[in-house]
Amino acid sequence: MADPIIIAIPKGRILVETLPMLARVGIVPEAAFSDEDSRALRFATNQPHIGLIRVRAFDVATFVAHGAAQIGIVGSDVLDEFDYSEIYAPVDLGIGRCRLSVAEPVEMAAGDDPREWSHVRVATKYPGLTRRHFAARGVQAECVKLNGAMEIAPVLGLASRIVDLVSSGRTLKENGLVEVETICEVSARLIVNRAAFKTRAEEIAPLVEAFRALVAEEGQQDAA
Ligand SMILES: Nc1ncnc2c1ncn2[C@@H]1O[C@H](COP(=O)(O)OP(=O)(O)OP(=O)(O)O)[C@@H](O)[C@H]1O
Ligand SMILES: O=P(O)(O)OC[C@H]1O[C@H](OP(=O)(O)OP(=O)(O)O)[C@H](O)[C@@H]1O
Repeated sequence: MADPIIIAIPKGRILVETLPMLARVGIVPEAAFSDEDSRALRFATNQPHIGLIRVRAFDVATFVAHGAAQIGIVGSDVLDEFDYSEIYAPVDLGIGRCRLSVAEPVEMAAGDDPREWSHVRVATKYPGLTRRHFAARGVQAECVKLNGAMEIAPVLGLASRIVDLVSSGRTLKENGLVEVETICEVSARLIVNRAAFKTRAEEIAPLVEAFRALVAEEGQQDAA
């Protein structure tokens, strides 16, 4: 029998929104998948030819790009940061909605005009996206790479500004920061390894179509 199709799912906040979508396309993981205490990384589903792995958000893209997982669910922030040529992203799932923004301390923003910047130093998990965003208008971005808790960087003098994901704005507010510029809107995408999409089309194409149909159905419900 052929190896199962592996779907890579990110731990963290997208996971919660992903489970109902998986169920609606007929994929139900074994119970341990939703158990925060479980140390397992690979899980069976109700479909013998489909397995799941639960990995960090940035690693979902790495597993799929290298063909170690054939399918994944990942934020467009991660795809835009790395721009993997081996990844095909056919469906915007409409979950994990947020935006990538530049933020700075409230006091600094009062007398600041982003149009006058020629050089910025920012703390971010997204140095690639940040440099490209600023380079497009001739601003040189010096990036300090962090993997989390960017919001603490300005007050401790690590970098005067940050580039991070924002949704409700609560994290910025509680750390004395304000958004001064949006870099891009973010939502989660279904991704597929391009080579696997060709060689295992009979298994993968129906799954992609099931997700596409689900999103279209939800769009119609929203519009009604
Ligand atoms: N505030 C948010 N609102 C909506 N979606 C978000 C938000 N923050 C992150 N996301 C989305 O969820 C993905 C995973 O983010 P999350 O914060 O759960 O991971 P993380 O804790 O930073 O990851 P890791 O611990 O694996 O490095 C992001 O890549 C983004 O697409
Ligand atoms: O605008 P808000 O609604 O406050 O959301 C923004 C926060 O959400 C994300 O972090 P998350 O809480 O996922 O955890 P992390 O810091 O571990 O990445 C992001 O990195 C911000 O810190």
